Amino acid sequence: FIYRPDSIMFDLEDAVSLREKDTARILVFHALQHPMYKDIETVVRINQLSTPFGLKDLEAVVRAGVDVVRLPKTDTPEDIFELEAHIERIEKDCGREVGSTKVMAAIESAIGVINAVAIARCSPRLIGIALAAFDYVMDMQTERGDGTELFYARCAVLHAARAAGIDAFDVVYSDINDEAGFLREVELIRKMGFNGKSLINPRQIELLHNAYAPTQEDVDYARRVIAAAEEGERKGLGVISLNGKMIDGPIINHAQVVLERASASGVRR
Ligand SMILES: CC(C)(COP(=O)(O)OP(=O)(O)OC[C@H]1O[C@@H](n2cnc3c(N)ncnc32)[C@H](O)[C@@H]1OP(=O)(O)O)[C@@H](O)C(=O)NCCC(=O)NCCSC(=O)C[C@@](O)(CC(=O)O)C(=O)O
Ligand SMILES: [Mg+2]
Repeated sequence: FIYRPDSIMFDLEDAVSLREKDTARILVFHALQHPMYKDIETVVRINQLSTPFGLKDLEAVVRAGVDVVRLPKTDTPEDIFELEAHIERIEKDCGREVGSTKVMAAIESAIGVINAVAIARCSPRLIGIALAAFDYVMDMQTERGDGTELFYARCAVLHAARAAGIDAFDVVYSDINDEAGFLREVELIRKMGFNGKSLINPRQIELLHNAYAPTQEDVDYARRVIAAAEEGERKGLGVISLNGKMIDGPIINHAQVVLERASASGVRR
């Protein structure tokens, strides 16, 4: 909370050793019900349903009121169909509003990337899809590097999310001491259009928020665009010019997004 994350993700999958799976699930079950987490979005990465832990995780976290279930290693829409059938049953069973538990699919394989559009569009519960790099590069028989290895997957996941009207989240950056490398990666994914990134350490939160915040220059320009658009509206003009640049619908929409981002996260330092 001190670090002001957008949401908090509890991991029951690969960050938890096999011996600790039950203990971790019980801890998360209780944590989710603590008043401390009432005003922040909670996400739990459960184990795959094909493991002995996945269904137990799901039973616990849906009953405890989690906002979003993150399904790791999502390869096909059928993985999501299976998940949502269980979620609906559990919601009914525990008196939660049906549909209130949202889902995020993590794509971690070549087949997941190939199926990204079908996955992203397969359920109204999906709020976003996330690329998970470490399992993906293993599947692709390569390794994490400068991002070349993720080029196709990032483009595919991003287009799938946009086609489905949901959010796209980029990979975790594992070297928490490499601030410059993290910021280089954030700059790339921000320019590509990702909504954000999965983070593994509190030190990365402020860096990410700052990089996504618009600059003062962007905000000033967006205000001038909105003012010019309002003036054009009063004069009944469809297209207007601001310092020789054409201003029309998409430019005005972009200016509104910049101002919304500035009011949500301030101005870049
Ligand atoms: C990396 C490190 C060990 C470094 O530890 P260090 O101790 O050196 O860190 P420090 O900075 O010194 O900690 C300063 C203070 O912050 C506290 N603190 C640290 N981390 C915190 C945190 N996450 N949440 C809250 N608090 C935290 C710490 O307790 C301390 O508190 P205090 O003592 O009070 O000062 C640690 O961060 C960590 O374990 N991170 C989570 C790792 C994780 O989640 N892995 C699973 C997801 S990836 C994956 O599975 C791959 C994937 O599946 C991805 C996909 O699916 O996307 C794929 O395939 O690619
Ligand atoms: Mg993984």
